[in-house]
Amino acid sequence: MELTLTGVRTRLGGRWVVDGIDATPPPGRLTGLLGPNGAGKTTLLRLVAGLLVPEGGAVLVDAGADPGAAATAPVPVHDLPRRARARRIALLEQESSSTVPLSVHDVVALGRIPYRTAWGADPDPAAVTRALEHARAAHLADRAWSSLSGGERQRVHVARALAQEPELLLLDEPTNHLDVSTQLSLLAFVRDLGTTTVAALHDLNLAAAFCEHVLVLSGGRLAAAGHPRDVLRPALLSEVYGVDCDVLTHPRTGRPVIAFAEPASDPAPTAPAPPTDGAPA
Ligand SMILES: Nc1ncnc2c1ncn2[C@@H]1O[C@H](COP(=O)(O)OP(=O)(O)OP(=O)(O)O)[C@@H](O)[C@H]1O
Repeated sequence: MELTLTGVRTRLGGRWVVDGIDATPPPGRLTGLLGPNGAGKTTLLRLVAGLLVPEGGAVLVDAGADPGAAATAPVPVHDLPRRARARRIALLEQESSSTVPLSVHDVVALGRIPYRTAWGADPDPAAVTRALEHARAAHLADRAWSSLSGGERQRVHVARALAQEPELLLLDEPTNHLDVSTQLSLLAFVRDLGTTTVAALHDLNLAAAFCEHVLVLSGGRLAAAGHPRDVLRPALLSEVYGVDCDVLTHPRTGRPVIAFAEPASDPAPTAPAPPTDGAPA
């Protein structure tokens, strides 16, 4: 899906938390949405998903192959008919603590709702199994959702988004709770999907390793955008995150690897006074 953000801004609680974002994530590729806590990543993902309507600017997507669409020019995402939007865009939000009495298979099948016929049938029921396999969650299919661990739930959330078979995949911290092997396989899988994907990530090394493009937010504004190799430089990371780091080159992939330095420590505590009661020191 073609996605363009022009001057997108919105307020929450009377404050501009997304403030004039211009961006064009490359179609069919994985874009990392980076930035410190509170930078506006989740809010921007909700704007791109059409769940929030921007107060200024626009989130534009191509009109799609919908035969009912008269125009071929890009359209504001929130103007897409609800069902078309649900088929074309999937948003994986940060983990919810829901305790719904559903099986894992049923939770993933929720992603198929936009495709169901008037009689409630899914024209491609195998999509659920495929999505569970891709998210490495097939072995959980018959488990009760409420009995899963944090990492297992995250895999099932990912499977639900994949079952939607969207043209635009929006992932809010998709690697949360996942072990390192599952983090790597998930991002490799998403990168190779060929679907336009925007993923909010806190792990800068994962972003550096897997993203084709990164958008770095700071205080609701776009601090930098481009290929990780061009963007994830020590000066930018110091400015945005306040960290001291070196950026090395991965010996096998040529991708950036960020090596963080310890923050400057407080003055060393004064040494304890020597014992005065004759006890051995
Ligand atoms: N409903 C709300 N009302 C008021 N302020 C809000 C609301 N939701 C979010 N905010 C504020 O908007 C700012 C951006 O929040 P957002 O969740 O988009 O940041 P984020 O980059 O996703 O953060 P994190 O990395 O911590 O998840 C924060 O300062 C947050 O406190």
